[in-house]
Amino acid sequence: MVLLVLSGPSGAGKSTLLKKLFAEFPDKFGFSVSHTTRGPRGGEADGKDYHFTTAQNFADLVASNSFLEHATYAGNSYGTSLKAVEDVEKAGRHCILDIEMEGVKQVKASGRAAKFIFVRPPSLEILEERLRGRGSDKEEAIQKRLNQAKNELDYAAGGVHDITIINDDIEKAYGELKKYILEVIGEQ
Ligand SMILES: Nc1ncnc2c1ncn2[C@@H]1O[C@H](COP(=O)(O)OP(=O)(O)OP(=O)(O)O)[C@@H](O)[C@H]1O
Repeated sequence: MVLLVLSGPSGAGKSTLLKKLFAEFPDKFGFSVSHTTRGPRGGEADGKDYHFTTAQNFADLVASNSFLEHATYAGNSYGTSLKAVEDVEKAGRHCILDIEMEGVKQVKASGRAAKFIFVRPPSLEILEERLRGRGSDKEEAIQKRLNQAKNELDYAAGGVHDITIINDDIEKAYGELKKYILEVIGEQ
C-alpha cells in the first residue's frame, strides 16, 4: 500500500480533487481517522469522523510516538496516528492524508515511505478569488489563509514534493493527479 500525502494552500482545490478521486475509485483509497481534542460537532461519530480524545490522552500518544503527524489549530490538537493509517491499509486501501506543511515536514521526518503531492493555484490572485468565491471564510480568515499560502508555496519551492499539480483547469488538474496516483500505486 502507498501512503499518499496531499498538501497545498487552503483553497488550492485539494478537497475538490479528492472528491473526484473518491467518486471515480470508491474502493481504492481511504482517509485515516484523525485524533482530536476538540469536542464532537452535531452528527460526528467517534471512531468514524474522528477519534475524540482528551488532552491528556493526546499528550500520552505524542509521548509514545504514536502519531505520524500532529498539530494544534485554534487551541485544539489534531493528529494522524500510525494505527489510523494501518487501519486503512488493512482494509486494502491506499491511505490519503490531506495535511498542512507542518504535517508534511513531520511525515518526512518520520522516515515513513510516502508520495508527496503538492496542489497549488495558478497564482495568489486566483487563490484569493477562489477563497472569496467559496464563501466560507470571513475577511480575516481569508487574509490568514493567504499569508499561510505564501509559506506553503515557499516551502514547496524547495523541491520537497514528488509532484506539483497546478490547479488551473480542474479537469486537467484531476487528470494529472489521477495519472500520477495510478502510476505510483502500480495500476497504470
Ligand atoms: N480549477 C478550479 N477552478 C476554479 N475553481 C476551483 C478550481 N478548483 C477548485 N475550485 C474552487 O475553489 C474553492 C477552494 O477549493 P477547495 O475547497 O477544494 O480547496 P482546498 O484546497 O480543499 O481548501 P482547504 O485546505 O481550505 O480545505 C472551492 O470553492 C472550489 O470549488
